[in-house]
Amino acid sequence: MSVLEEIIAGVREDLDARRARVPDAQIVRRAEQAPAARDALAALQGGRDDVAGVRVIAEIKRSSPSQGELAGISDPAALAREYERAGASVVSVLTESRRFNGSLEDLDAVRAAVDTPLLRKDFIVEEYQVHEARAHGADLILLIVAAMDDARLRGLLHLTESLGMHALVEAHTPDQIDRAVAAGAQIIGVNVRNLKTLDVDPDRYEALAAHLPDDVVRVAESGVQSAAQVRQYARAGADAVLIGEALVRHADPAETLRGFRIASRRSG
Ligand SMILES: O=P(O)(O)OC[C@@H](O)[C@@H](O)c1c[nH]c2ccccc12
Repeated sequence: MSVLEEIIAGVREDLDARRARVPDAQIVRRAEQAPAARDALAALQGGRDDVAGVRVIAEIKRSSPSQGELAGISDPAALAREYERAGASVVSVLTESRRFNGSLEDLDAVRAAVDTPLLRKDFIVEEYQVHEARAHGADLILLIVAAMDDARLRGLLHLTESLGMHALVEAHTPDQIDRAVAAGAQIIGVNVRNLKTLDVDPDRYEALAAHLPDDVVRVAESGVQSAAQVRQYARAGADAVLIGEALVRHADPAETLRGFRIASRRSG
């Protein structure tokens, strides 16, 4: 089994347990009754600008399968407020518990704390999780092309949009980008980390950028360790950059985020 398959097996077990507590009909109702979703697509569109630099999706992540524990993050709401003040366009909240030590409670706490659009970062493979994301205040969800077939990708994307949310559709190869486009993705993330092996190759964004159509929002995901890397992604045409580890590991995540954005200004 690849790392991705192992993670998804655990995610499905945890999902079954939640589903036994909150049945399908109830989660559908909660999603319908939630306040309207914020427009994450609009928040990410437009690429870097002269003054503020590239758009950033700032991630709240305690642990990862490749690094183990990254940061304690006892107060995810406080970290989200810092990200918001530092100009994050979207805040990403890991909700997977086994490998990333996140939860839907984290998403609830962050939702109550900020107005910025929120990404539910998880391994979403069932419709239930899409309703659940909306019920807990998400505006954007992650759909990983490598985790599903085309019919499921289309179905989950359609459901996401019918609930007023958008999907960040994650690809790692030219073939996966083609599948994302064919499914109707409006926001495509190139993850430079291979989820089957966890290897990271930041040059991969630039190598695949030419394969991304002009009319989608382009997101470079993973592997940012420095301002220079953010600049490289922005110069290769990324509208937004998704950053986790480098922010949460830093003593002052907000200052780090501001520095990264300034370094990626068009004039820089
Ligand atoms: O911490 P990094 O290297 O800045 O990476 C952030 C983000 O891209 C990464 O957390 C991620 C990208 N795709 C995922 C899918 C599932 C879990 C996590 C991820």
